Amino acid sequence: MDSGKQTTVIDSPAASAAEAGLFRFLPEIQVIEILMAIFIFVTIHSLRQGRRQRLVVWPVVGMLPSLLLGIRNNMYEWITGVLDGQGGTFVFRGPWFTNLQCVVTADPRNLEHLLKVKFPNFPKGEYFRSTVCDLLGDGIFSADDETWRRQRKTASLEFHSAEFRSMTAQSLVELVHSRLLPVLAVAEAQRAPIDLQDVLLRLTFDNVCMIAFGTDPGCLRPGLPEIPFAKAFEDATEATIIRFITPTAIWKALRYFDLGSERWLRRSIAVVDEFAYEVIRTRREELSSGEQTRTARSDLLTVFTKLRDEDGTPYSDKFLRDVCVNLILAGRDTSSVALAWFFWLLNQHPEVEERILGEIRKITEERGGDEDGELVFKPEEVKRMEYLHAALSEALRLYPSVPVDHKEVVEDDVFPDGTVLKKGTKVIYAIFSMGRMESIWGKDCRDYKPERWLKDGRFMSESAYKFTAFNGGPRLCLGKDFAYYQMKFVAASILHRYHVKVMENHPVVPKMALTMYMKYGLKITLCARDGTKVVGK
Ligand code: HEM
Repeated sequence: MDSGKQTTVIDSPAASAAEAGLFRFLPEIQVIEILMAIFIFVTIHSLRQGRRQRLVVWPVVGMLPSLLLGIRNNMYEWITGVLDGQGGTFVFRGPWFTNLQCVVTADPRNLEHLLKVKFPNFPKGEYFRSTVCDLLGDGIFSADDETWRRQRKTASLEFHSAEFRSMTAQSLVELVHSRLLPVLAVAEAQRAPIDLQDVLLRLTFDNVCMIAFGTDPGCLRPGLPEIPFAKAFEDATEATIIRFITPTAIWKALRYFDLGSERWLRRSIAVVDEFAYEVIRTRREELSSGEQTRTARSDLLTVFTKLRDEDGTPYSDKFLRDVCVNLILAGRDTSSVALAWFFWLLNQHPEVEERILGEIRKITEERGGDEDGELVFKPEEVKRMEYLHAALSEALRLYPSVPVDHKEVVEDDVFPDGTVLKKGTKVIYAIFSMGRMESIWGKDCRDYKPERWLKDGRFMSESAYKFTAFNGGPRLCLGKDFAYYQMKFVAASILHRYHVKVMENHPVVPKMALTMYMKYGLKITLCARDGTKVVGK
């Protein structure tokens, strides 16, 4: 069904009746009654047909009313329902004269075409870049073509280097054992409920800042202080998202006059920039004074500061700022929200928790136990946690940290499922919906079953075009391996010491944002496991 067809239904009977001169012979009141009857008929017909296909296209406003209704309930479920009814792909028609028209797909064949086979034909695009430019500049997240390729190559070399792995593993041990576990120990001792999502967000923010800038902002310090840089970063991200749901001319006018969300954005970015440029300045000084040989840093800022561009000149402060800000955005909340959904699922599946504990117990027993409760998991032990790996992947399948993603079409194209794509079309790929499609995962697609990832007890990965939580093709998430390591280390360190109980009647629903936060956080209480002495108690 499309808006064109419905408009014709509304227009044509009235128009032809008028042409036949029928209205000239009817009293005005009857004309109004006839028009009302036609309107009611068309509305009921649209709603009936729409309910069947989960798609109603209204004249002028297109599918906007259904979308707004969907947003009020759960937009991701609404999209999933529509995709189910439409065989995996549909064209979203927004109101006339807006830029809200796009193709939405959850078909793995289309995903492979989009992310790998025809990769150059589906960049992030100018619309995305111009919307996020103030916060992200030319960083890896928003860039395309050569600017993206250059950053990807350097960052990729760094992410796979031994120094980087050891730096990230070390900083994680420090954060978990001297910050996270003491915070949890206090909450347990006081029997006080805490928002686990907030605590995890603080942990990954500190962690990714150490990776990007080589500095620790201290969000997870005792008392959980509000850190201006972290707060400004969060505000800047939220204010940027508002641009996506505001007509371009309006947000540009707000920016010009420095009003509303644009004023908020400008002020937040100023705080982010102040922090970033100060770190860059001190790092340049440190490097030029030769101090780096003593500190041997391997954070991304240090790596890029030492590099030269193709003309042999050092990168500008602005470019270094963009590199770091983009990395922070990429790694700041993706693993923490995934962990929050994982702990919530565990709460409903004690049998899964039991199996994870069995796996951890086996590792601790091989070490000869954990007498003092201070056990720190070693990288090779984390690697051996295959069931935990499966349980986290299963949580990401059902609650992917990035629920929808998008691309723009450069040249006319056709998807493998036959959908025609015109140049300039926006394509949304519905990662959340893909995890809930019977056609992809079978009849039990909505069940939480880590076993579906295991073969003979070993974790088996899935095609990136079927399990798209980490994207796929040349823009596959650069932090995927690190994210798994981080999530497994944190989950095992908590589960080894505590049973995490979600508070009764605590509402758990996704927030409509670029990342799949829990709207009201995750309120939990902790119960120390028998036989483990708890750090900081
Ligand atoms: C559970 C955790 C994570 C998930 C589910 C995840 C998912 C994703 C997704 C879907 C993208 C593609 C985004 C897009 O192009 O629009 C992406 C890109 C990226 N991710 Fe992750 N991510 C996670 C953790 C991390 C971490 C911890 C880091 C870094 C420390 C990281 C670094 C990156 C980078 C640099 C990119 C950009 C890659 C490119 O465009 O070439 N990610 N990630």
